[in-house]
Amino acid sequence: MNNYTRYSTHPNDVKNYGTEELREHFLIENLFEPEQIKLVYSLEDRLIIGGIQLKHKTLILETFEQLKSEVFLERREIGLINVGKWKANIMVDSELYTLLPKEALYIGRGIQEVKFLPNEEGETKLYFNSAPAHCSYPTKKVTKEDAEVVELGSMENANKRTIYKLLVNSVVTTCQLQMGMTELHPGSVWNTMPAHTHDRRMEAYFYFDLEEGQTVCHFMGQPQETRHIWLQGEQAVISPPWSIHSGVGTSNYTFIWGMAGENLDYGDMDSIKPKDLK
Ligand SMILES: O=C(O)C(=O)C[C@H](O)C(=O)CO
Ligand SMILES: [Zn+2]
Repeated sequence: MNNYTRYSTHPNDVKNYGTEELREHFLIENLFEPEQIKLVYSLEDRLIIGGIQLKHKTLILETFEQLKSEVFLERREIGLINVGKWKANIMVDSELYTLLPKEALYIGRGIQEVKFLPNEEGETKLYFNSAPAHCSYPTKKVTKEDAEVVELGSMENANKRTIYKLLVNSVVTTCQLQMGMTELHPGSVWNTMPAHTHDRRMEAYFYFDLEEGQTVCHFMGQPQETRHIWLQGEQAVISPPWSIHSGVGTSNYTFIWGMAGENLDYGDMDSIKPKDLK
């Protein structure tokens, strides 16, 4: 396992960040490495953001120094989404779960061992978020059919997209983790526009399904003091609670959003009119 810490930031400091500092504090460039579990421990609501890639080896989700725990899920819950092209086999204690591409798995606090097993189809790639948990809820697999689905935007505004609320409180019981996936329709490039903030929750975005050679520009910052970060497919970005999180691609793409914090209310957002952004 490979892990790094990211500290939380003050909006007044972030105003003075140049490109390099913005990327250093918020962008997560290399989440995937063959036969490895990589993760970033963010001090924004202590969300862990990680990637798992394997083809031949069995990988175990192990605890690490910062957690000071016997096992990874001693005081945590985790949500995993298959972002690869093939199925993913996950052993949760002694129960085997198989996720097809874009399916999700919630695993609650107290599980002793989570193992990722190679499969005959091809390489496994999973993205995950993990948050501190105050109690234990059952493990649950969630497919796109099980999700709460919301259609947003229009072709005219280049923001037509389908939101799959996968690991949210209407679908699965969690302590604070909420995760889902948004697919931009062909020809649409803007996500989360009109933009919003939610001071009660931080958020992390993971962009994928981006055609070779295309790119995404992610917008962050306070609504009247925005900044941007250019990123490639399979990269993630941390959004503090005070920040907008929106993006525009040079083509359509899919992204995973994950949140942790004060409440489980997806609709609790302070919306910002596009004309008020600065
Ligand atoms: O495209 C969107 O709009 C989103 O997917 C928004 C995220 O779900 C979000 O920011 C939730 O707070
Ligand atoms: Zn949001």
